[in-house]
Amino acid sequence: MERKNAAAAELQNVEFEYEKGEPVLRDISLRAEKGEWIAVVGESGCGKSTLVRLLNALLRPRSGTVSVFGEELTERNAPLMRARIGMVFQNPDNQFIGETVEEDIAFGLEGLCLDLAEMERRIERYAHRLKIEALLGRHPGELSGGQKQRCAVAACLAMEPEIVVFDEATSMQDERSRRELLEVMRDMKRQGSYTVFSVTHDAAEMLAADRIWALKGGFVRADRTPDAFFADEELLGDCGIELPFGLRLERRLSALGAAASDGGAAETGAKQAGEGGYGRVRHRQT
Ligand SMILES: Nc1ncnc2c1ncn2[C@@H]1O[C@H](COP(=O)(O)OP(=O)(O)OP(=O)(O)O)[C@@H](O)[C@H]1O
Repeated sequence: MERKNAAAAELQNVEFEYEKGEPVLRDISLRAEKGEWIAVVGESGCGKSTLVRLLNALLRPRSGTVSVFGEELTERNAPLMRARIGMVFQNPDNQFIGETVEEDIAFGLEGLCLDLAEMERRIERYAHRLKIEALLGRHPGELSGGQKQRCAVAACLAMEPEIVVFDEATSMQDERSRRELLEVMRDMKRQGSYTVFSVTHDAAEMLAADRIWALKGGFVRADRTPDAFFADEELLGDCGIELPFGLRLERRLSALGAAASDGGAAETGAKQAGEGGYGRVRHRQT
């Protein structure tokens, strides 16, 4: 039975390697509480996607343990636990199976052995939530990138998972689609019924999270709130993240003492943060 105070997900001393040789993840110990939104960040190749794939047993650690809702993931319980964890990937094209969007959502639901009325209710509910009602009869291949990603999210949420992992789900989207998807994520957060992991290079996504797990070279470099994360310039440098323009401007103004006398400009920076106006984080060239 699930322990009352069990973490949504917990990794203890996890080591992972794809092939014998260099470990990709080393001595990872992290814990996410139920209802939290965790942004997983770090330079390309540092192990972010590998880490989230361990959470739904797509990969198994070489040593250490991965537990979900207090249960250690094993080969035996993996299929059952996987049903509680939804994944949305970078490229929605790889996720479609159905000939129409509706069929695609229904296909996932068939595996849950729901009756027809419940399947229809869920399709209607999540199509409405993701604003894709008008797309249900369309072939997924005909849709724009943003529309495809909304359909992929609807198919994932219709399974009613308790944990949702967005693995760079906003990265191939244009600015408008990115903002729309971020709003969906914020809405999920407000509902409080999901634990969310988002692997991201997007500053707005990092700022909207409850906590940031930063990896460097396969190690945990930091586990901080977004405020504490973006306040530490050495840490940002270590993770190859440049301070987004809006925050840089705000800090410069503040350093000049302008924040107090010119509330307007400082306010603009803060407002941009709320609206996701900082855009993508630029990683330093190494
Ligand atoms: N299937 C695989 N087989 C062998 N090596 C892999 C495999 N997948 C990833 N790797 C390697 O493992 C390391 C971590 O990859 P991972 O995809 O987890 O990084 P990431 O931080 O998500 O990168 P990005 O931000 O570029 O997506 C990289 O060196 C990568 O080349």
